[in-house]
Amino acid sequence: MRIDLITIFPEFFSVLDVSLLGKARQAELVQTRVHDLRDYAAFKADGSPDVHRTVDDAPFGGGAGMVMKPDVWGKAIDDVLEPGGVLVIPSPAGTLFTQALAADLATAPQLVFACGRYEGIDARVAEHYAAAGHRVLEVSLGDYVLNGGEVAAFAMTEAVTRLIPGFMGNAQSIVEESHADGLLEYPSYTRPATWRGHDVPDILLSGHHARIEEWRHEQQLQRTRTRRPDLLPPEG
Ligand SMILES: NC(=O)c1ccno1
Repeated sequence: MRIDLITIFPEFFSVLDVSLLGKARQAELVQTRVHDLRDYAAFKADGSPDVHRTVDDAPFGGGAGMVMKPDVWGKAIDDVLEPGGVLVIPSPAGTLFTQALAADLATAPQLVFACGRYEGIDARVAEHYAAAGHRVLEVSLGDYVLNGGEVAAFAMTEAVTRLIPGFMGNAQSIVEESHADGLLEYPSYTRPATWRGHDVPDILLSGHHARIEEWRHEQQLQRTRTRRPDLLPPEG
């Protein structure tokens, strides 16, 4: 898989070299490239040089803040997005990012993350590439607003790449984790068996694997009911 990240803060993604993703990149499972949006702002729409490499402008219709320019984004995305690639635009106005979507995106040949800042990217950019036949997703991590798309793009990159076959050393760990089966994962324990007066549940010391699996599933259901009832199927 190829992952391209377009941003006005390319240094933000230097963390990709130290995260788990670094190993995958070395293993050639994932190729990542970071692009500075300002490299595509050297000339104005009329072709004259733009020494300030401007990437934003005032919003039509008024309102606070600035909007990122479609012509600059168009040059950058034209240069990066390949046939079959998915354009992902992190946005608080997007559809919710889920483990299911992460698994879906893990099968794509390329992801291009367009990391907006200010009040976001001119809406015609998403419209243009969707009309050109590309899969375009505006995606949110949750119901809160970040200062830009970079944090969300990094989180999605990690959630997606760890699902690529061969990325995680122990493939079983992916199967048993939260949201893999639609439920929150069960609580985990390790040595010592007693810690500050707190004991590990006896069932986990029993060696009875069938009962342990049963207990773990019940813990998943109990946690999901308590913490995320929205994940449970409707009654009936
Ligand atoms: N909630 C989000 O994913 C987001 C992305 C950019 N700003 O907020």
